[in-house]
Amino acid sequence: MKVIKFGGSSLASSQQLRKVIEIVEDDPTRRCVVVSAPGKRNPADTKVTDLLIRYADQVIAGSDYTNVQQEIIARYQEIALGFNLTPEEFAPIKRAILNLPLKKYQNNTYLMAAFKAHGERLNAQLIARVFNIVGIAAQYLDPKDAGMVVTDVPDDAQILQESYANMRKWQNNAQVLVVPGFFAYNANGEICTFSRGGSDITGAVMARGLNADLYENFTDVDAIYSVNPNIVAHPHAIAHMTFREMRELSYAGFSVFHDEALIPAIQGDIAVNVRNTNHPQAPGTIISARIKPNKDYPVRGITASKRFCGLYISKYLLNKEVGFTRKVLDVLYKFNISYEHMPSGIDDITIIMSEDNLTPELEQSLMAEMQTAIQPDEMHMIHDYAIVMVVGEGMHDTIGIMAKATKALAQAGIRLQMINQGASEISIMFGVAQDEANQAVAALYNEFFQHD
Ligand SMILES: Nc1ncnc2c1ncn2[C@@H]1O[C@H](COP(=O)(O)OP(=O)(O)O)[C@@H](O)[C@H]1O
Ligand SMILES: N[C@@H](CC(=O)OP(=O)(O)O)C(=O)O
Repeated sequence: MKVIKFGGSSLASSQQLRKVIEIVEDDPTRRCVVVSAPGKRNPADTKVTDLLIRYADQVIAGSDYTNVQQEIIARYQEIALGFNLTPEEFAPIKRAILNLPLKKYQNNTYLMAAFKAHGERLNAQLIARVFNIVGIAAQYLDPKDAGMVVTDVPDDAQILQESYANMRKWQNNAQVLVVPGFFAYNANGEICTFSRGGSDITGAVMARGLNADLYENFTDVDAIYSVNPNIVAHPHAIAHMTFREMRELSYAGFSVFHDEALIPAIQGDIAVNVRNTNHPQAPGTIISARIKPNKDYPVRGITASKRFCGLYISKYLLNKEVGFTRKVLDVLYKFNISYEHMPSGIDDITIIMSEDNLTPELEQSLMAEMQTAIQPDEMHMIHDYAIVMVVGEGMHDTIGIMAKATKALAQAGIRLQMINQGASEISIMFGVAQDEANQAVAALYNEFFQHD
């Protein structure tokens, strides 16, 4: 059996939902459908999740929220009307949107999570009803009834392992399951969402829990490309890639598939097939544990991420000071900050972390504490920082990749602030200025992919 997930772009309107119905009807082994909230109908449009965030912000601020409430209702109404739902059938969805501010929440973080989650929850309920209308035997399955339990972090939850055993009982369900993506419940039964884009995670969790043969992830591109198609026009499409390659690439910018969604797929050894709802005949990209190496393309993908900053610390004889790194990590631990990478030299070290971790106040306190703990000769935060990654399993066995990459970057006039090769030897990372990141990606793409 297959678990299939449809992203917001595939569910943005009744017209899009018709394509989804055809895809579900086309293959009887597609037994579990995970859905996102309605996404953008055009580039200028707003995702329902973002409307719900605005709605929650206005409720928290005590301001007038009637306009955004109506805008959200209208998004679902268009889909309902497209399939001739009666006003009585649509009433529970409308009521749920209107009643969101009346419910009790532990605090505003839980309120925000519950508002956001309703984008997927109401869409799944509506879609299950639409499936019934068009003749697909389907039922809505709430994450609570599915047995999905997550950590108590309302906006960045992680799945708890016990969920998988709970989910087994849905394996051979007579009806197609329609499951809302993006959220589940903590042990107290409160709604917690995954991080943004997290419906991909729900799809992977369901695929593992139901022991699926394949996880199909339907989006709005024909394949995963070797570079983000918004940076290089008509890039090389990837037919097949490994979990490790995709994890490195999605973590650093391939937003087409959530990096955390790969973990359940890896644990369950379930291949992922990324495909296009608007062009379902295209085979898409398969992500799996192992693939045959392709000597022509040792590099699988190139990406850049601008969501990082770097704390540069320099201290003479740092290499001889026992416990130096421990002190640095102790300070980060005290501020509850995780780091992403830590390239070091004999007298200096850069701690690369996510910008999302830091507010200006937090940064100031962190620097003050670091100053006291390690007494550096020099220390500063680099905000103008981007990471460019070159990723490929084939790089390990190919001589000269680094030389080619640095030559291409030098010819494009890119100044390198840092170079780091992952211990697994499947990725090389370059630190560059943010405004040079896209140019760096394009230069590397030309070097590694423009020879055919
Ligand atoms: N390497 C890549 N290959 C394909 N698409 C990419 C890549 N990097 C970024 N993207 C972007 O990811 C988008 C699809 O992801 P997303 O917007 O989250 O879709 P959905 O709404 O279906 O979940 C594409 O339209 C494309 O702009
Ligand atoms: N709707 C949520 C979760 C999600 O995964 O959406 P999408 O599949 O449209 O990226 C978000 O916007 O973050």
